[in-house]
Amino acid sequence: MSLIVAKFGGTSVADYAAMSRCADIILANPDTRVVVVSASSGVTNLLVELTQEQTCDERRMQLIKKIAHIQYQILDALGSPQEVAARLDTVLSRISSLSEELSRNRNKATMDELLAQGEQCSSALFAAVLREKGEAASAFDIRQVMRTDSHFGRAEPQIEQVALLADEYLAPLLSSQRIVTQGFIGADENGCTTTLGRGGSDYSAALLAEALKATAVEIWTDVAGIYTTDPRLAPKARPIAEISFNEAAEMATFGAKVLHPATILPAVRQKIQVFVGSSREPERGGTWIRHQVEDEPVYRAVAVRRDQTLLNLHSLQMLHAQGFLAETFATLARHKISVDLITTSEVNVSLTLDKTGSDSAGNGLLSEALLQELSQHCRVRVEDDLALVAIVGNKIASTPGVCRRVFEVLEPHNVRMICQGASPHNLCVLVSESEAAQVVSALHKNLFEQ
Ligand SMILES: Nc1ncnc2c1ncn2[C@@H]1O[C@H](COP(=O)(O)OP(=O)(O)O)[C@@H](O)[C@H]1O
Ligand SMILES: N[C@@H](CC(=O)OP(=O)(O)O)C(=O)O
Repeated sequence: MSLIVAKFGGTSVADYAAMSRCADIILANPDTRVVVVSASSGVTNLLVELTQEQTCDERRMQLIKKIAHIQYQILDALGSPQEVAARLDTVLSRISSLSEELSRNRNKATMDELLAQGEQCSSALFAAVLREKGEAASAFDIRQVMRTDSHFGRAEPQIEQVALLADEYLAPLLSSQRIVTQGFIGADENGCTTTLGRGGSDYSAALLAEALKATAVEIWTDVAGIYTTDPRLAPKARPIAEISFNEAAEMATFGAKVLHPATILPAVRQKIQVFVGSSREPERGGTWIRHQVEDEPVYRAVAVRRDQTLLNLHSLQMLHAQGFLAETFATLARHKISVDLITTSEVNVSLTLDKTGSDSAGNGLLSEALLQELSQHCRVRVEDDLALVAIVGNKIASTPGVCRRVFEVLEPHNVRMICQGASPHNLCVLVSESEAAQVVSALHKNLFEQ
């Protein structure tokens, strides 16, 4: 039996008109049984602000009002069905009490509980939009199924548990109705709400597809697929019809916001194909991400990831010695930091860390405790305001002329760090944040617009 899991991002569920368009996409395919939604556009940002320490009482009231306004507008357009209105009232008063609780006692568990409320609203409203169109549909609380560890703000799903719970609680519902559920959120073994990190709804959809052995995952967003670069940076960027799992994973990892980096993992594990398309213009088609593709060009796309931090570690102990890197990585691992790029010399190691990979509430990665620990065995220098630009493609490391072409374009810019060769699928350069847009546009012009 074919089963499709469709995910709709924030802009796709921003208001009633957007939700209604998405509902039509779902209704056009009887195999789309599971619908994963993000919070309505802007709501998670408002909730993040509510979790911040510096937010005063007056601002908290304003933020709650703004969230209520976005959600009640959708409810009004639906004709305010009683059960949905009651649900929304409950969620909004929960937002209010959780934010009050946080202002007295800041803790990560309450933050996640608060951040999860955006998806509670959108899923209840979206299920009602489907019902309004005459379809059997209900909202399902994914916390029954999406079991994670207790790393609040950036929880790790427990894949086997998720599969067992999906089989027990979710699968039996699918034959009689469409299920609308929340992306981004889960619960630990104690039932405490967790979040998977910003942008995590794509990952939720792929995890559910894996758990339910679905045939495909559809990611419906505000662009008609994955483009050769972010169309906001290069107006001549073109949609890519078909791309391999490897290339898509590199693109997501290196910042193509259209896909959360972890999304591809479950799809790769189970060879589930992923479609990315525009919920505003579904007729334009989109991108298929597949295990095998016909065309594997050297240059596929340019991605950019902002908010990079470079950590420079200097130690004379490194000279002709062993174990320095092991010690450094053990320290980073204890602080749950994953390193992206790395270059070394005799007495220096440079590592890039991704601040966009901070937790759902936007807490940074580089804690004082970590810096102090590292300082015990080396001199630490931190550089901020950097961006990672990645050329993604195939056989990059074994195709002559790639570097010449890329560095010709980069000539007027200061390249802070270069990484190439570990993967055949990318060549990365670290540049200053202020030059990133220019670098992307120049690379795109040279590699894709000639
Ligand atoms: N290579 C790319 N192809 C398409 N979109 C991209 C790419 N890189 C970045 N983007 C950006 O990703 C955005 C969609 O991601 P996002 O805003 O997270 O969507 P959603 O809210 O639907 O999850 C697009 O509007 C686009 O500007
Ligand atoms: N609402 C969450 C989860 C998410 O994935 O959103 P979106 O699909 O709009 O990127 C966030 O803003 O991070």
